[in-house]
Amino acid sequence: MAESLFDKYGGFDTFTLVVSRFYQKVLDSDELEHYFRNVNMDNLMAHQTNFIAKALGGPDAYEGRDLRQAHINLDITLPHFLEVAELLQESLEEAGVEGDDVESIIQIVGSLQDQIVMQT
Ligand code: HEM
Repeated sequence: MAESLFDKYGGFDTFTLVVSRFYQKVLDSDELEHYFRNVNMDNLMAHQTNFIAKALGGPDAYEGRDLRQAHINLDITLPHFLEVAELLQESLEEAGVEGDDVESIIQIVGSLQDQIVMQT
């Protein structure tokens, strides 16, 4: 069986770091920071790391909510969704993920748009 993208790049060690750097960028963004003001970031990072692990063919330990339920009250716009995807892309590149694999991961993320964006 082909190695998963999750294992190829070092599993939880790598993706825990990617997720932590990603949220640092999100919180540094004047456009995005307000969405996260009342959120427990430790829980969110744990859920996000497990979500990514599962999405990239690693272990399935995700215990968070269904993505639509988690985002339904946030009124997320398309430009904000695209900015989040861009920050994730940067975080993956900084962790040494190869261009083709970054593209595959961003495609997976793009396919989730309908569950996350509630207004255009
Ligand atoms: C790009 C694709 C995205 C993925 C894969 C994703 C994934 C997730 C996951 C797995 C959770 C945890 C759910 C839980 O704890 O039950 C979550 C929560 C959250 N997401 Fe996203 N998300 C994405 C985009 C966004 C965007 C664009 C925003 C805002 C601009 C956003 C804001 C939030 C917030 C504020 C929470 C916490 C909600 C709460 O605790 O009530 N997410 N997301």
